[in-house]
Amino acid sequence: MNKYNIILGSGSPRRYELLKLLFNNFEVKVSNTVEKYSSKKPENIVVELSELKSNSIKISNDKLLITADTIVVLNEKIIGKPNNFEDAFHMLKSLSGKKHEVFTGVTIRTLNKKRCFYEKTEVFFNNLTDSIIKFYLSTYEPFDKAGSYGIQDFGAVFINKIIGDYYNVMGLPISRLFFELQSF
Ligand SMILES: Cc1cn([C@H]2C[C@H](O)[C@@H](COP(=O)(O)OP(=O)(O)OP(=O)(O)O)O2)c(=O)[nH]c1=O
Repeated sequence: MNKYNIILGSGSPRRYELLKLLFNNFEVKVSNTVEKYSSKKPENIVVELSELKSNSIKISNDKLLITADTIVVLNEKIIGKPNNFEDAFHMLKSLSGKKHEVFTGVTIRTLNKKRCFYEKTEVFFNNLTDSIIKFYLSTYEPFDKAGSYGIQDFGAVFINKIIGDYYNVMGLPISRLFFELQSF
């Protein structure tokens, strides 16, 4: 792994922050691909989308590219990023008091090798009042986040417990990524 220069293929500030925990220096390249998928199961969707993002970014032979995709799933229904305040409000109302799952798919790729994997974290929400949801949305504006919440910001108060990797919810399962890179 050390013989490669790392590229993070993401415009997500959270992914940048998380990869900084593993590497001091890396490049960032944003993939502007349209997130279309044919898979049915969430674990396959996030892998397919992370691979789609990866394939849309050109790399030279000294580079190792890391891309990812995160979705929230409630009762087998995919909850992406909200379109607006109203959409975000209804998303959080639907997550209130229930368990949902967060899947993040990751693709690591060099010119002659590619590996994809995913991680799942179960997230249990407290019961949320309309006023706390409205306060959160108007103060933190989590409209760039799947599920309309950030576990890493005030959204933390919504969470009763998680089963699985915290960083996976934020957008990059860094522990799994580290060990996959070691054996890549
Ligand atoms: C559930 C959750 C998601 N998120 C964010 C992570 C991702 O940035 C975003 C999921 O959208 P993605 O489509 O996975 O990623 P992105 O569009 O932000 O960036 P890129 O495609 O360039 O990599 O939601 C949090 O920051 N905290 C959370 O708790």
